[in-house]
Amino acid sequence: MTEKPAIKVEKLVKRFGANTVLSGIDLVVPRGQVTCLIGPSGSGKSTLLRCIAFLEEANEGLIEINGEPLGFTSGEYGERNRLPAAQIQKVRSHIGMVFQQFNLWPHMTALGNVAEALVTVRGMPRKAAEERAMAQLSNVGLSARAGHYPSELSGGQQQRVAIARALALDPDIMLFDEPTSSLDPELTGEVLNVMRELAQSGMTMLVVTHEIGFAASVGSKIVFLDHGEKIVEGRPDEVFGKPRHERIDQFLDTYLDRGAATLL
Ligand SMILES: Nc1ncnc2c1ncn2[C@@H]1O[C@H](COP(=O)(O)OP(=O)(O)OP(=O)(O)O)[C@@H](O)[C@H]1O
Repeated sequence: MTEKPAIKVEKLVKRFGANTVLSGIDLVVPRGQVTCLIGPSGSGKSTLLRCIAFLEEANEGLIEINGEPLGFTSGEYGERNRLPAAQIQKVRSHIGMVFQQFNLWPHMTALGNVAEALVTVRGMPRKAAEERAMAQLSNVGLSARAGHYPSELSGGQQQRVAIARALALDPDIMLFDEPTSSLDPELTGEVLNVMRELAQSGMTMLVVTHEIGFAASVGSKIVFLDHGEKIVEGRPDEVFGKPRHERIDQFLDTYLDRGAATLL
């Protein structure tokens, strides 16, 4: 029997009022690999990620997480596939998410931020939570900063705390929504390095990014969205190599980043 993918999305439709933002997306995220979602601003990348994490509810289509179908309210799959909220919550607990804005609690130290998630979400006793939090901070190279507040940390360090916080909850899928967009180039590099190591450890990752160099070197699969549609999908060499899809060419002209210049 073939292994179920970590994430499977079929014919996903998301509308905001009259605006159809995702018009029937199919996506498979294989286990233990990095899938990168790229595309112009407003193409629907974040919305797709947020639908997969159930931060937004899609209008139609199907999402499966680890083979568990989480259905939607209308369309071909119908109401019958919709799971009760508690079960959705259970499936969601396998997913860790990191956002563009780090979303740390400002009144808590780095250690406090990571430990608090374990206490509130997992019900772990504070002492055990702090031990685990310390180990996670060490994994992202921040043990020396554990006692610092977010305002005392660089943006790159804050994002690494946010990654440690997500990883502390022991997810088997990590979603990243433009995790380096608000960082300058040097700090971007340190966050991408942490993500690269996570990828090497075999974590299943779905990453929305404008860092084409990262996508090309770490991604197993690149998915290019434009105007809410999947235009191209394939290995980095297929998507970025020549001859290239015309819309990829246009996109690269606009978004080509430092890493990409040497890679492509
Ligand atoms: N909560 C919302 N309400 C209404 N429209 C929304 C909402 N969220 C997103 N949109 C619209 O959906 C479209 C896709 O937005 P989305 O953020 O998914 O794009 P994106 O590809 O991630 O863009 P970027 O690279 O700029 O982050 C945009 O037109 C946006 O204005």
